[in-house]
Amino acid sequence: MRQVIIALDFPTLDKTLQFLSQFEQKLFVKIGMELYLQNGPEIIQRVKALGHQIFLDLKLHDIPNTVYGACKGLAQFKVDLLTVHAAGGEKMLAAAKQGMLDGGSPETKIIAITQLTSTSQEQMQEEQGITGTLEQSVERYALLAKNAQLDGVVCSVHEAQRIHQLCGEDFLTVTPGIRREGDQTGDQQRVATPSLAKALGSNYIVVGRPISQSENPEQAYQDFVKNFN
Ligand SMILES: O=C(O)c1cc(=O)[nH]c(=O)n1[C@@H]1O[C@H](COP(=O)(O)O)[C@@H](O)[C@H]1O
Repeated sequence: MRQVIIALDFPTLDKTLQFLSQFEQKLFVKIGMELYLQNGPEIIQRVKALGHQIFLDLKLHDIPNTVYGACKGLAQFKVDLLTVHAAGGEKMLAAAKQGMLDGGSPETKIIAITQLTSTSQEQMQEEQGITGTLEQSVERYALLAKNAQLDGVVCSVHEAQRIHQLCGEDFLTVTPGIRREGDQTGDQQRVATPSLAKALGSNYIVVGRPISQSENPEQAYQDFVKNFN
């Protein structure tokens, strides 16, 4: 299964609706911190009502009991994907899953963030004090997520193949940091093209600025779809 997810990194509901109005088809969209924290849960309902699939990217990271409660509450929105940070540990990851189940949304897939695509190996070693390679750290986090019965991970395209080998083909890889040749990378460190994402077995690519900042977002979106599918 392969799908392009568009990151709705906008500050307001108005800007979001204006952006979405340029598309005729139903999309898979990501509501992240910028949009959710300024507009609250209503934003989920408004975007969902338009028929789009929702990836709620809140990157939860707290003690297991708190994450359990958050996920139990978020279950009411029946989103398709939700993120939590693998760095919270296996107990926290399992608590997230349990919260979602107890809240009544077994269909919501919980995905663990491994190493952000804006992190380089050098930065990881120096700032997080993690020795070993970036790939090893991502693999370790993926195994934690797998052991906690989560549905997959967020990683860069460069780690997707290895994660499927380790955790199985059904274990989802959601990969941001996607750029076409010539696109600006911005703050992303571990980038890849949509064609490489396809070749390395990524399940979902997450694309923000190359679509949202484009003069013709619909055409840019089609470009990503064509090269990934
Ligand atoms: O969880 C995410 O979606 C995420 C994880 C990660 O490691 N890297 C990453 O870029 N993202 C998100 O993916 C999107 C990428 O946006 P662009 O860099 O504009 O394409 C942003 O909304 C990020 O929040």
